[in-house]
Amino acid sequence: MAIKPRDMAKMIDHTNLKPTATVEDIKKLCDEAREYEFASVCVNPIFVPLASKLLEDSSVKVTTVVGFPLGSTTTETKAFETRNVIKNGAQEIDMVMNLGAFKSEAYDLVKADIKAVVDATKTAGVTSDIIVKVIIETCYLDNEEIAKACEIAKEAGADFVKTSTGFGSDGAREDDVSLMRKTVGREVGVKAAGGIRTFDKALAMLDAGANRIGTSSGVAIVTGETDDGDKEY
Ligand SMILES: O=C[C@H](O)COP(=O)(O)O
Repeated sequence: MAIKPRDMAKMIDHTNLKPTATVEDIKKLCDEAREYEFASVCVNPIFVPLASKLLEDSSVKVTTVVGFPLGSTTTETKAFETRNVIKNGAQEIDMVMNLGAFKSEAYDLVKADIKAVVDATKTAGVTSDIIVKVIIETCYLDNEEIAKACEIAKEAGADFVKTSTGFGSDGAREDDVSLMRKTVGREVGVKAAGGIRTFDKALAMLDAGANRIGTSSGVAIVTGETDDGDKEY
């Protein structure tokens, strides 16, 4: 049976990670998430307490980001940030891989960095399972590197691999999503994010193997409209 725009809401992280996002913007994001029943809202760490309070009696989860958007903070910082956002109510963590270490072929370090975040979710003092997604920023990787990054994330215990931050030189591409799915198999999720503005593009990502969509155009997607967004791609 063909998926309809409204049915896609439960697979969408309704996102506002803009550096200039205001309290009013986040309240609006949370209202929309309730109305359309998105999987989660994805907000910067400073807004986790607010989003968590606004959504406490709803099915919408709170996703936030760690080491965002460059992935270049230290492992200790990422681990602290993870515990801190969970204390504030985050239920899903989208962390950025250490891209500099990856490009230096320091794969043990990359894996330890991810594992530290996974471990931090288990020592944050909450009993519920916290989802960890690893953003590998595909626009900076060739196919071999995409597959390698996905293998490392899976070995480190990540729940999802995610294409993009939305702040790199390009966003989600179908062929990358397809390679990511092929690499991680069915036990690990694949989140496509960055530049997904229409229902058709979101559908193409699901067809390529994604099972979660990150987008700042969630309302346009589930209402079948087009949002031009504010990005070059
Ligand atoms: O993590 C999600 C991305 O920031 C969303 O990117 P977007 O603003 O291009 O939809």
